[in-house]
Amino acid sequence: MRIAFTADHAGVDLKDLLVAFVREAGHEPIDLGTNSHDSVDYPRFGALMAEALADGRAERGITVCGSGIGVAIAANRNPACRCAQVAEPLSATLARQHNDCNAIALGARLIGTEMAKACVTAFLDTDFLGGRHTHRVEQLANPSTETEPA
Ligand SMILES: O=C(CO)[C@H](O)[C@H](O)[C@H](O)COP(=O)(O)O
Repeated sequence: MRIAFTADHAGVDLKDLLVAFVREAGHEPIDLGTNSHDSVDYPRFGALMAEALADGRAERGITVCGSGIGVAIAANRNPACRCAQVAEPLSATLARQHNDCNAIALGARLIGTEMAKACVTAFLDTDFLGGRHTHRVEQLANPSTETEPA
């Protein structure tokens, strides 16, 4: 799977570790930076990850900042991106099963390395369940759409 990675300065070390982790697992990471500890602004890097999903360069995205919050907000401004900020693997699993998320955001200052790897594995290895979740996910693109309760 082609996976776009981005991070700000707070997330760069975890991002680099996860790039190696997914490559080892047989995926194709696409590292869109940042690549140093020099301070940068997270909105650009959340957006860069989402753009890679929107234009088809990547099938999934993983973005990292200090908390995972700023990059998630930035990424979700792109309608092609459904990004969940996760801190443990069950949330990553549910983000796939129920929300068909194509991206996750991680907080490098809050999460340990092994927990981050477990989140990534759950995110990459879990399929969308479809069914009743399908029209709900479709409504995310147009929340005002009226539907029958399900
Ligand atoms: O976007 C964030 C918070 O929502 C991230 O945690 C950033 O990495 C953080 O704000 C960066 O903080 P710094 O003090 O400039 O390193």
